[in-house]
Amino acid sequence: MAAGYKPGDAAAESEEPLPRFRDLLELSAEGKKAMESFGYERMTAVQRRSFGPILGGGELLARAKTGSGKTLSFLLPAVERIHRQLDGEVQPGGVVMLVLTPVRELSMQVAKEAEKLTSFYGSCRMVCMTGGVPWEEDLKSLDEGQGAVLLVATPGRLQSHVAKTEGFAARLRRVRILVLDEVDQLASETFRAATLEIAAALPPCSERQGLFYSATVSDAVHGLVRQIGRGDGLAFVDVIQSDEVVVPEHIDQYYSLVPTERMTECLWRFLQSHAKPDFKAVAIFMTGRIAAYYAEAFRKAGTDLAVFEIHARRSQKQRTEESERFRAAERGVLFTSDVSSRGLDYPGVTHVVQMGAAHSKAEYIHRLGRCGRAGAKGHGLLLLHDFEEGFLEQLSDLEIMEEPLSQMTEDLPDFIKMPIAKNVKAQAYYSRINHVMRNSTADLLEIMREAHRFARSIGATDEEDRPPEITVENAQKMGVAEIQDVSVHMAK
Ligand SMILES: Nc1ncnc2c1ncn2[C@@H]1O[C@H](COP(=O)(O)OP(=O)(O)OP(=O)(O)O)[C@@H](O)[C@H]1O
Repeated sequence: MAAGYKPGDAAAESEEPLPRFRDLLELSAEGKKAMESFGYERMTAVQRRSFGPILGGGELLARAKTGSGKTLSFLLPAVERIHRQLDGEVQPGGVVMLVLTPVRELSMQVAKEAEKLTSFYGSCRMVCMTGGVPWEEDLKSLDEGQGAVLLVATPGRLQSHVAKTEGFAARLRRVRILVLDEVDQLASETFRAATLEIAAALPPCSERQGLFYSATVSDAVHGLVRQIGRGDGLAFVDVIQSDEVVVPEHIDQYYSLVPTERMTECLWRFLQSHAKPDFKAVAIFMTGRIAAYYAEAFRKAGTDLAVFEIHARRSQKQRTEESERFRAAERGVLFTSDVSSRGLDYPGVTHVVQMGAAHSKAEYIHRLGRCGRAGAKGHGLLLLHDFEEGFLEQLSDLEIMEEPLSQMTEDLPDFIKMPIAKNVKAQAYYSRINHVMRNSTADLLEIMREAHRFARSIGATDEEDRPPEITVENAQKMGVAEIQDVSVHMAK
C-alpha cells in the first residue's frame, strides 16, 4: 500500500507542491537510497513540513490526518540528524533518540520502520521495549550491538526500567531527540504520569529536541508539551486546516442506531454483505473480552472471512503473531478493542466497524483511521447502541451519514444457541458492565437492564432468564447490591 500512495492525494492536503525525495538537497545519499528502496517517490505534506525544522534541531508539534505518513515524517529527519550531527555524541549502549508510543503493537510497528531506515545509515541501532516481553531480553538487546541506540518503547515498560533497573536511567541521560507519537493519548490520564516520569530521567529540555505527533491535538497535549518541551520556538505544523476536515476525505462515514438485541445481526450482515475478495475489516469492541466472544461466535457461525483477534486478553506472543498474520492477509476481519485504534498501519484495510461509541470524538477519528490510509478509499460504520445516541452530538461537524436499519429477517446464524463456553459469555457480560459504568452517565438500574438485554442476545442468560451471577462482593463494589431487579443476579 505504501508504494501506492498517490501524490495527488498528498497534494490535496496542501497547496504547496510536494517534492520528490530524490530532489531534496538536504537529504543525504543514504536517505535517498532508503526512500527509493521503500518505493516512496514524493513526500507527503506532513513530511515536507516537518523535515527542515527537525533537521535544524527545532521542537515541533505536528497534527496531520490518520494514515498521512507521520511516522516517517519524524523518523527520516531525526535519523538524518543523528547521522550528520549527533553521531559519536552518545556512548555505545546509550540512547540517542527515544520514541514513546502508547501501545505495544504500535511500538513494534514504529521500531520495524526505524530498523529498516537505520539500516541504510549505520549511525545508530534500533531497540524496542514493550510489556509482555521478558525483562532480561530488553537489557540484552541494549548491550548486544555497537553504537548508540534508537529506542522505541511503551511508557509502562520504560517507566519500570527507569525505576527498577540499575544503571538504566544513566543510559537515558544523553537522549538528544524525544518523540511522543500519539501525543494526545500520552497526555491522557492513563499515560501522563508515566510519560512525565520518563521525561524527568532525560537531560534538560535545552539539551534535547522534542517532537510531538498526533492526528488530534487536545488541550492536554499543549499542557504536556509545555511541561516537557522547551517552550520557546515550538513550531506547530498543522496539516489539518480546520476541525471539520480532520478525517481523510476518501473515507465514507456511516452510523446506525441499533437496539442492543440487533447489534450482532447488524455486524454479521455488514461483514457478510461487503465481503468481496479484497475486503479487509477491523471491528472494534468496547472491551477485549467482548472482542474475544465475537471472534469465537463468528468463527462458529461459519463466516467465510478469516477471523483475527487482538486484545489485552491474549498473550503478547499471540498478539504479535496475530498482528503479523493480519498485516499479511488480503481478506478477513480483525476483532479487537481500542488496543488497535491508534497508529496501527495494517495494509489494505477497507472497512472499520465501531461496535459502540468511542470515548471521544478524537478516539472515533483514530479508530476510523485504520482504513483509508495513504490515499486509499475507506468505509467506516459506527453501530451505536440506542443508549449512546448522545455521542452523535460530538460528531456533528463530521460528514457522517445515517444508514437506516434494515428489517429484521430470519436468515441468520443462531447466535443465542452458539456453543460457546459459559465463562466466555459471562466475562463479556461483566466487562461490558464495567465499561458502560465507566463511560456512561446512565443510572445503574438502566445500565444493568441494558446489560441484561446484551446477555440475552449472546445466550448468556439461564433458563429463568437471569444474566450471569455476580458475587455479593462485586455487586457491592459496583453499587448494584441493593437493586431488586431481574437484571441483577446476585450469587446466594
Ligand atoms: N512518502 C510516502 N509515500 C508513500 N507512502 C508513504 C509515504 N510515507 C508514508 N507512507 C505509507 O503511508 C502509510 C501510513 O503512514 P503512517 O503509518 O506513518 O501514518 P500516520 O500518519 O502515522 O497515521 P496514524 O495517525 O493512524 O498513526 C504507511 O503504510 C506508510 O508506509
